[in-house]
Amino acid sequence: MSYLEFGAIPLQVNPDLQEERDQASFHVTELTHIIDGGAEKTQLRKRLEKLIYSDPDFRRFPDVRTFGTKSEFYGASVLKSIKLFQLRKEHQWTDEESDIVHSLVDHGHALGLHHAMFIPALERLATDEQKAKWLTIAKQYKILGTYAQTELGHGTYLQGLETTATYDPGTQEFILNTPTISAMKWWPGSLGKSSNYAIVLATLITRGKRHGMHPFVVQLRSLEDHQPLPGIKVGEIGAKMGTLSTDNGYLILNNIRILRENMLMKNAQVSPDGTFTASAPNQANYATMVLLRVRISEFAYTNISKAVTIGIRYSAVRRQSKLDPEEKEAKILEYQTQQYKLFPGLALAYAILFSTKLLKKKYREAQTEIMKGNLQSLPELHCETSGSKAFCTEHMLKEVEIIRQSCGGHGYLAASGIGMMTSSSAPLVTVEGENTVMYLQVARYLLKRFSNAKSGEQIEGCTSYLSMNHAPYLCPFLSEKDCRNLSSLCDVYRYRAFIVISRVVRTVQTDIKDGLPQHDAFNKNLVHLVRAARAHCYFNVVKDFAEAVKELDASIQICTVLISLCCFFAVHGIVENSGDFLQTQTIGVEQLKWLKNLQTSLLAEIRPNAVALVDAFDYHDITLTSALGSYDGNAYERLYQSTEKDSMNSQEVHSSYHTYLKPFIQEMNKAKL
Ligand SMILES: CCCCCCCCCCCCCCCCC/C=C/C(=O)SCCNC(=O)CCNC(=O)[C@H](O)C(C)(C)COP(=O)(O)OP(=O)(O)OC[C@H]1O[C@@H](n2cnc3c(N)ncnc32)[C@H](O)[C@@H]1OP(=O)(O)O
Ligand SMILES: Cc1cc2nc3c(=O)[nH]c(=O)nc-3n(C[C@H](O)[C@H](O)[C@H](O)COP(=O)(O)OP(=O)(O)OC[C@H]3O[C@@H](n4cnc5c(N)ncnc54)[C@H](O)[C@@H]3O)c2cc1C
Repeated sequence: MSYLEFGAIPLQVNPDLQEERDQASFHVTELTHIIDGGAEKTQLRKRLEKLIYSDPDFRRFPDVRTFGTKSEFYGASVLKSIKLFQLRKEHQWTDEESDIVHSLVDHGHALGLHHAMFIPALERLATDEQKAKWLTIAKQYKILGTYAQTELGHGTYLQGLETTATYDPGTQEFILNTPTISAMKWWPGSLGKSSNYAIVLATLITRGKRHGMHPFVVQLRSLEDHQPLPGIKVGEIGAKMGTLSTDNGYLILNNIRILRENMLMKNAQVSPDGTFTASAPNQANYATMVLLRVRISEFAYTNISKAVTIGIRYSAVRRQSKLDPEEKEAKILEYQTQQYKLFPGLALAYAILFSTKLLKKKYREAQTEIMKGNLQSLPELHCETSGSKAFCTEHMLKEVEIIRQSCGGHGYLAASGIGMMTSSSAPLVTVEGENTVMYLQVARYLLKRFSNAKSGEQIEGCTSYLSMNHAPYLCPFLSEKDCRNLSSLCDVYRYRAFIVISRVVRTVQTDIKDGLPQHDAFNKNLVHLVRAARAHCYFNVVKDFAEAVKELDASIQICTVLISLCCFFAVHGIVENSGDFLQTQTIGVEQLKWLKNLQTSLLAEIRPNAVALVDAFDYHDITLTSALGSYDGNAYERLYQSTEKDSMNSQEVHSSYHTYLKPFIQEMNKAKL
């Protein structure tokens, strides 16, 4: 074959990958059904996949992302939004169907915030009357909106937001203003160029008094020509590390008058004469963020499962160096160190999958009550969603980067798909509540629950272990074999969390007793508080994974492989955080030795099913958009083929040659002569 023909992609699956599939101990489809939530859900996903990928534009979008300019990509991203909205309308997709489609078509699209936040905010923060007005036209795409909360000066501290909405009883209008440079809205997605409406979060002022952050529906651009309305300055904030599909924007409001009815009044009301009444705590207005924290946890699953699919498939077809000098070069997946790079991400994907399935169920139940006005479950829900968002995105980002490195040099190419995943995953630790801040919210809840438990209250929910009558702790691992027991592993995590939490509570209390003001005592212990929150979240994820596996209605083969994976997830977490486990004496040095041995034994145990475990995620090649991780494993041919798509290769000689290089070469050659 001449080198010019190398680009042809073989019709058959790479034999190295086929070999992996042949040795799987379980039926991949059975596991795919579990992941999707049932065979009928898999069928639904496949149906939607077929519909979407029969459209040439949807097949083309990933290439524009990889090889296009920022502006081309934004244009394609607007087209993607429009197509998705049209399809949603035409097929009357439910939210579930729409979510499936979004998980297929590379989440970002220009108007993504319309369904991600604008509509959810209207659903959660508007009165029924307001919903009839705004939600109806938002769902018909007559208006296209976003969620504008963060300002240049404040993202985390919502009480510090400076945008004002001052009520004028004379005209029964609110006047919205951006009083300082730090008050301008900065970051909201879909704001820069795409949306014509926004829910603007502003400090409400009525009768001369400030009443905290409230939501207001504001029209930003003309529905005729998309020009910003008078008094509104809006634009794109500039180039970012990734997430290029979204036009994150800035917004300056100069005496913008909106009707009194444009304040979303489910939780607080301003009457025509300017009287303020609150029917719910101010934190009820944070409801949209709570939802997004659940969805971002799910998104962490999407990212880590895609990344590890690429990493493991590529490692099964890439051969480098010899293990046995008498044999041919080994698949890099054979190296224990490579497994050590990939399998923590694999186990994490399944851990997040099962844990977020449970979180979503709890969210739905709590949200139903909240919508009826029963806010009792809100603090627990806030703790669980904040903790999940922080834990899932923190671990996902760490593992995605390790997996990228596991692909060697080719992992750095855009065509690998994985480099972009690192940059698009990066903001998830910041958006919707920066992770440290989220962990500190968890810690705040833990402290409260701990003192409730101390005063004899029976604690329910995710912190129920704080009120357990803790008998003297005995490490359940009496031999290496015991370390495989999922219940024992959960016990070890539970005690670690309990001890870390109780220690930080004691330290904070002692500092306060010694005369430190409460806020100083807190700040002196913030690092330990985050540690306590992390220990709590780790325990919950391990427990969720272990319980899901225990309750699984599946073949023995699937149960066996998932038990190994869950065991690996828990053991790996102890080894990685062994300082904490040793210091809390939840394990001893002998147990750590066993756990380290078990960790490497489990690598070998998982190895034969590694490809099948990622195949079960069942990503379509277009969804994956990776030359390294495609289903057929023909990585080199796909990499070479991808070079054709690069505009640099559209001409043999680049125009810069004529402008710069040619005169230089001529000059140099002249000088030589
Ligand atoms: C593009 C997608 C297409 C659509 C398809 C759908 C697919 C979706 C997949 C998702 C993919 C992800 C895409 C990425 C999109 C990113 C978009 C990003 C959006 C944003 O970032 S929006 C802005 C987010 N901003 C924040 O999160 C701000 C963080 N700050 C806060 O939340 C709070 O300020 C705070 C929690 C840090 C502090 O709160 P507060 O000021 O009130 O002060 P306190 O700490 O004193 O708290 C007082 C008490 O209130 C409780 N509390 C706090 N928050 C809540 C809450 N949310 N719910 C309930 N209770 C809450 C505290 O615990 C305190 O209670 P206590 O009893 O007094 O202790
Ligand atoms: C890609 C992207 C998309 C976004 N989309 C939107 C959107 O659609 N709508 C919107 O309104 N916003 C959006 N945002 C903004 C986002 O919500 C904020 O960036 C986020 O909430 C963090 O706030 P911050 O940037 O002010 O960080 P900061 O709070 O300034 O954080 C900086 C550092 O300070 C630390 N810190 C801050 N406060 C505390 C504290 N109390 N205790 C301890 N440490 C603290 C943090 O841990 C962090 O290390 C987006 C941001 C990005 C990057």
